[in-house]
Amino acid sequence: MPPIPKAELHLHIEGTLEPELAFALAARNSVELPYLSEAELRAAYSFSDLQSFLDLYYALMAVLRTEDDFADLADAYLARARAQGVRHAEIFFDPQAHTARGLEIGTVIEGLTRALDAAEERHGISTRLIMCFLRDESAESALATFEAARPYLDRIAAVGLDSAEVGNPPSKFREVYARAREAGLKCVAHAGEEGPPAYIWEALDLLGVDRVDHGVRCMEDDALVARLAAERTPLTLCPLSNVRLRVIDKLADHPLPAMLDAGLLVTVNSDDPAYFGGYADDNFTGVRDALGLDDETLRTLARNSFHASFLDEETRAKYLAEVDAH
Ligand SMILES: Nc1ncnc2[nH]cnc12
Ligand SMILES: [Zn+2]
Repeated sequence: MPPIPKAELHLHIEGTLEPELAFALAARNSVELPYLSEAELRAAYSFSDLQSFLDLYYALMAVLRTEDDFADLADAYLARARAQGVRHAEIFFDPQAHTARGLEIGTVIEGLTRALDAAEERHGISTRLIMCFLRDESAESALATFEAARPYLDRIAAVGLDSAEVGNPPSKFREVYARAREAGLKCVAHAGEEGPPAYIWEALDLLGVDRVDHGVRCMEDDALVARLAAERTPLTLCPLSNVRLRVIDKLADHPLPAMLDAGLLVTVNSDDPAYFGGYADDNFTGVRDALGLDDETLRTLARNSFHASFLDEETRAKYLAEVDAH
């Protein structure tokens, strides 16, 4: 049976950098990596929390230098995603992680959009691009990044917020989100991964987000769960990521079933699949096996992914029919 059709809504393109491609790009760009082999690099993928992952994630980005590098990275992801049943992908990128290394934001956006523009024809996947601000950088840096991206806003569907969560609440980014909304962009934000439920409230009330990325810690706050359920605010869960970053101990402990029972519009996604041991369908089969989810629940999760997407209604209906026919 082929994998169920699904949308991937929480995917950092830099988190799809597999060791093989990292070494190939390092050679192409004469960048020296502090690892002797792909196996040695993979052995370093043992994380104690979000920060320990981010340290390696940002370090490895040194191999990404040219438009071609970003195009190759995105194309490699899209090929893997299609093999996992992904029909639509809304893809994060972290411009500040690249401009801080001296790259032009245009190099990043042109490279990524070259691969994304070809995705429908090459891989049968529709795409959107989501520009994330690094929340451990300043509000001024986020604003400057948004202004640098203005010439490219026709390629960008939404803004997002990622990186080290605790101590960097959504309230810090009120102004840049207001500017993004004014420019007609959708808004999402990581909230309630390591940070408290209060950060989810802030993302809703102060940033006006259309979706919450992760949001697992909403389960600590009944009033928040009631609000998210009543407003049908989507949550983009990343189960394998949660285990690797020790947000939960093991997949069998994941609150996903309780979240469904609470009426939340939850979706299953892969976050940084090269680092966390699985792409989109690996996350689906992971929760199916660990939590004993039946076929109807998996279909609900697949349908949710399209309902929670930023697709136009006609394309959404086409994909939902594919789920029903699966
Ligand atoms: N899981 C995650 N949380 C916050 N920032 C990230 N950047 C890449 N992956 C992330
Ligand atoms: Zn993420």
